Amino acid sequence: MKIAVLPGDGIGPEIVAQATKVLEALRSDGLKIEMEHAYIGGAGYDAAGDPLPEATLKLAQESDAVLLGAVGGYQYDNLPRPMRPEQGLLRIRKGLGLFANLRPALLYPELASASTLKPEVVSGLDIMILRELTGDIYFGQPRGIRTLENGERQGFDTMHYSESEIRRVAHVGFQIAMKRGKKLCSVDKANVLDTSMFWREIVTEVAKEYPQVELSHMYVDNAAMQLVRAPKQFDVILTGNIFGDILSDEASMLTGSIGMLPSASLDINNKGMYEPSHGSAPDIAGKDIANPLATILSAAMMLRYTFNDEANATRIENAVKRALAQGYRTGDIYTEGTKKIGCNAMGDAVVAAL
Ligand SMILES: NC(=O)c1ccc[n+]([C@@H]2O[C@H](COP(=O)([O-])OP(=O)(O)OC[C@H]3O[C@@H](n4cnc5c(N)ncnc54)[C@H](O)[C@@H]3O)[C@@H](O)[C@H]2O)c1
Ligand SMILES: CC(C)[C@H](C(=O)O)[C@@H](O)C(=O)O
Ligand SMILES: [Mg+2]
Repeated sequence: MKIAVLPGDGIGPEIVAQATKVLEALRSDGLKIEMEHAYIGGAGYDAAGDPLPEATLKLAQESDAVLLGAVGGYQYDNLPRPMRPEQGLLRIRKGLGLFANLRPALLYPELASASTLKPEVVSGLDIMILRELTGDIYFGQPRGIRTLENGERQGFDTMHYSESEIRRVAHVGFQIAMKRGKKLCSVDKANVLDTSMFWREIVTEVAKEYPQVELSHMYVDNAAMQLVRAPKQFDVILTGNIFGDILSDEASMLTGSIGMLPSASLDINNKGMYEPSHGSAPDIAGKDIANPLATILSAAMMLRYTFNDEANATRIENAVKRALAQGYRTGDIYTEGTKKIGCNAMGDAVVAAL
């Protein structure tokens, strides 16, 4: 099994090094994988003048799975849009057909006191956010900056979802719900947006094929509020690209930190790219203080979803639990009485726990 490893920018190389260390440890214990590194994002722009160099896309296409760190950095903020690091990420998602983005918000009991919510509100939290990843306002055309008749300039983007895009991600959502608590909440803005009215119509239609799953609908503003009021009411949240981007960052804080939220981005055959939900965190890059657990847990998702290796996936997750139970914490999840360690040391702690 071949894994394309794309560390990217900022803390990307630091956190990915911890995840590959964990995978290496499993390899020395019999896991049959090979890993090849390539540039993406700002690193791709610096090395090849393109945030998604051709060689990187080719490697990703030829590999069985992709492990990605994060992209982006202040030094790229003034580049024209096609050259910006984030475009490399969007292009690889689109290029590999990764329409289903799974972002599990799971509270490890050891981190209950690191959550921004009261322990009784979050204990046992286990939500799966399913974010559509290759459509919506992210990819809609036309877009740009234009000059109106009155001479004023206007920025514009286009939101749209086609029926097939909604259907395929809805099916994934219901199938995930079938394997979990059989509850799916579809989040939209159908009181205002045509795209959302259509989204709701199609999701309701697809639901008929899954009578065992209880479907509910919620407006995104209410969902944002409910997530911090009573998050355990949710099992699977199905939503579009932009709402899912925002709600998953919000949900991450229920688990203690954005550094705890892994993700899997899957195509129709469960081939996928695995990356933490957070970004390149330029404010803490190069300091060995980033939390690598979201990336390590993303590697576990890779073993589960693409390689069907539940045993090794669980092994990684148990090792993370053990490291937390031993009291190890990076700064973002540190609470009094625990042991603050760096990014690299956290990777070592997980490997030791394996
Ligand atoms: N998937 C991705 O590659 C991805 C995702 C989000 C943002 N970005 C990019 O990252 C750059 C920075 O964006 P941002 O600051 O809005 O979001 P960010 O997620 O990078 O950081 C937000 C805050 O969370 C902290 N943080 C993030 N990950 C952490 C970790 N593992 N451990 C400890 N703290 C962590 C950061 O220090 C920062 O204070 C931008 O260029 C943005 O476009 C990339
Ligand atoms: C960097 C950006 C393009 C990306 C997104 O919006 O999808 C990020 O925020 C994420 O959540 O993966
Ligand atoms: Mg995001």
